Amino acid sequence: MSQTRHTMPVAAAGRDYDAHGTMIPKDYDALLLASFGGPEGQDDVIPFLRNVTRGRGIPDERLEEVATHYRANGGVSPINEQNRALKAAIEAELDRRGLRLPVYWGNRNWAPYVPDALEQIHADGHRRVLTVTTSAYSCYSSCRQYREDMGMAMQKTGLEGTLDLDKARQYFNHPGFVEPFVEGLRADLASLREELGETAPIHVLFSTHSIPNSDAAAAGPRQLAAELRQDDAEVGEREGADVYSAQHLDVARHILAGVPEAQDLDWSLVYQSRSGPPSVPWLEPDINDRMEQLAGPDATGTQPAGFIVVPLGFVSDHMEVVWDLDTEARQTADELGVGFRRTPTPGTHPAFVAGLVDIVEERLGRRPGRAAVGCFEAWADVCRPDCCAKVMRDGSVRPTTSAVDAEVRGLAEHAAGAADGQG
Ligand SMILES: CC1=C(CCC(=O)O)c2cc3nc(cc4[nH]c(cc5[nH]c(cc1n2)c(C)c5CCC(=O)O)c(CCC(=O)O)c4C)C(CCC(=O)O)=C3C
Ligand SMILES: [Fe+2]
Repeated sequence: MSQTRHTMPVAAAGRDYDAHGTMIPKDYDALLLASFGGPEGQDDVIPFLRNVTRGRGIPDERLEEVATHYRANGGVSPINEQNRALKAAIEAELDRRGLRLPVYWGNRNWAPYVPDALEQIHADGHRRVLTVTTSAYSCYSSCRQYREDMGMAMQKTGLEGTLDLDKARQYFNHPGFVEPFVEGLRADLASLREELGETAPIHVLFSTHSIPNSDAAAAGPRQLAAELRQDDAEVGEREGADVYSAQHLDVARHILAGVPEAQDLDWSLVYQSRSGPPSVPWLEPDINDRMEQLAGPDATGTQPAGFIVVPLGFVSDHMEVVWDLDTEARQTADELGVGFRRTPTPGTHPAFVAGLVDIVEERLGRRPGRAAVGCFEAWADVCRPDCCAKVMRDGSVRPTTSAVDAEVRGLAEHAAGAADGQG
């Protein structure tokens, strides 16, 4: 099922977006590919991890533990090379469509940094920038934190009022993002059946990044998501209590629906890569715990003979994928004596690259309709002012690029009393 809205947005007084958060088209003159960033050598590892965890009280033991994942790979995260490849693929697709839009690259946590990219964009004479991130879903880490870093970069560079900096919508339910997972599940199911036999029970684990329960709550209750739908009849049947897990459940079901051979398989949504003190609750079940529960010595019922991990929470095969899945989860499977496959992430899959460029064309006003699969509508271009807000230790809420400042300040005052040291 694909849903599109056919009306063109009309700006309300003084705003360039409508009541759905759909922005009026603009003649953007540059694209910014914004990503997480990662170390490129052993000397970068600890400074990078300090950037990532700044102000969040992640204990040093945890930093050392995470450092070993990077150290084992020569201190290099695969993510930068993947972003260089994605940037080149987007440039080629823009070129193929005759769009003359230069692409810049800036990261939140490692060079090239977002503020430097903005300065370069400005120095090159561009003024209207559309940002596409390497993050597909709605939560603090994957949406608002990008908007905050963009807002802070505008302040830091003094480009506020000079550069127009917008962000493309979250694209978890864009067909171009979902398609590579459908292909991957189909291929890995065939190959695992070949290994284990046609009748062997196989369990599909849809895996995404765990986040603190409080972040999931801040992403909005699923009812908020329901408001954004054309048809919310299915919502009540879904387990996801928050927008973040509801989005993942919907994508999981859509991926399964795309693979006829997978219709009878059992499946779960699982979470990986949790960090922070054990006292803070994060989304569960952890992928390894779930595998144990299903195929370990205490398992009841039909035990899976193999797992297929579909890393639907991630855009490329970066460290969270190659370490936490290909190393740790695979090891869990080995210990349990069951088969294991991990499907590819979108990476530079042509459908994904084309999908991102489709979203750019929507924003340029060159492409009517806003493609989306599953039962959510295409996500808003402009988040609500308090969307995924995180109140910092000092009670402030950081500025973002796509929120109304006055309303954000109002939220900060409202929430100051409730600050729980999170953030
Ligand atoms: C939702 C989400 C995504 C998916 C969306 C997206 O893709 O954006 C994601 C991606 C990534 N997370 C990454 C790396 C890290 N995430 C950390 C820590 C955290 N992630 C969180 C959430 C997410 N993270 C959270 C709530 C924390 C704790 C609080 C904090 O510190 O913010 C830490 C600190 C150490 C630790 O505690 O593990 C590191 C090193 C890399 C780079 C990998 C590479 O280098 O190849 C990538 C793509
Ligand atoms: Fe992370």
